[in-house]
Amino acid sequence: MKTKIGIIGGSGLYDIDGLQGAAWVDVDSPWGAPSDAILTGTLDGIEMAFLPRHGRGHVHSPSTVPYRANIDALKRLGCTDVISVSACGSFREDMAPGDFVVVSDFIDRTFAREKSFFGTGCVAHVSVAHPVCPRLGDACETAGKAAGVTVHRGGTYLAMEGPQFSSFAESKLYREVWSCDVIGMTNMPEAKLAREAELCYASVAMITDYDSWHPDHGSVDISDIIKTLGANSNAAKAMVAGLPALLGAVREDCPHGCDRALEHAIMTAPDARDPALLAKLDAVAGRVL
Ligand SMILES: CSC[C@H]1O[C@H](OP(=O)(O)O)[C@H](O)[C@@H]1O
Ligand SMILES: Nc1ncnc2[nH]cnc12
Repeated sequence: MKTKIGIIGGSGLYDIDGLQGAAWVDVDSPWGAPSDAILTGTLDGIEMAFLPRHGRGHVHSPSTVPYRANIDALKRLGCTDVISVSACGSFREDMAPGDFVVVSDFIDRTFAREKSFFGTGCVAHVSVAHPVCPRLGDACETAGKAAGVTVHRGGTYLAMEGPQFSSFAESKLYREVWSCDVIGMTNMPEAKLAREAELCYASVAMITDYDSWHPDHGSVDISDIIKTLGANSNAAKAMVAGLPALLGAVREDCPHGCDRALEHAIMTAPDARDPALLAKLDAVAGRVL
């Protein structure tokens, strides 16, 4: 299979540099309109598709990002791999603003979002025990380091609903009791949906602040975050530029099985399935339907 790398850019990252044949294309999805058009082109001969999660101009809030349409649109475009780049707060002294964390796990505290492509008329249960693809994580770690960034390999990302930042008590709970490493508002349900769509997914969390637990940093201040976002997004662009050479033109079957997540996941009997829902699942689950 030919590699096609999807990038979802978070706060501060609304395009990527250096694409040959760059064009913003509108992708129709049965799950609604994606956050924006998708920037397509090639980098080092490999097809790329970049989607700004909040839309150009930062239109969508973390709760209203159309996560299902975004993942469906990337799958529909033929992406094999999806790398999410996000701003986040840090719960660790040694994970400082400007550093990148290649996320290894999530705690999902979001509650006001559609979290699955499946439902009444076609029920499926995929595993998200290991929600990110280590093969993609390796590439992000290597490309981030090559771009001169301090990269931490592994960390648990607390996904909160937002849009307000955490209280002091929440920040201490996530840090001291739940042992989370970083916090953001967008990687869930994105990671779950990518798994349902059989897309390899990795998340690079770019630290902008120490959330609100740190005695020397006080509460989260959006103006401080915005100052850090600029440098972080330049570093993210440099990291993205290194990914095609690392991932290569040919995408073998994922050794971790991300691309076969639906193999035994669908519970609904074939004759009990809802044809309208099946039609919407054409890109995401067509392989097994
Ligand atoms: C700009 S601060 C809060 C905002 O930033 C993060 O966005 P993203 O994950 O898309 O980079 C965070 O999750 C909030 O949405
Ligand atoms: N402290 C924080 N909490 C949630 N989302 C964030 N995005 C950037 N910093 C954040």
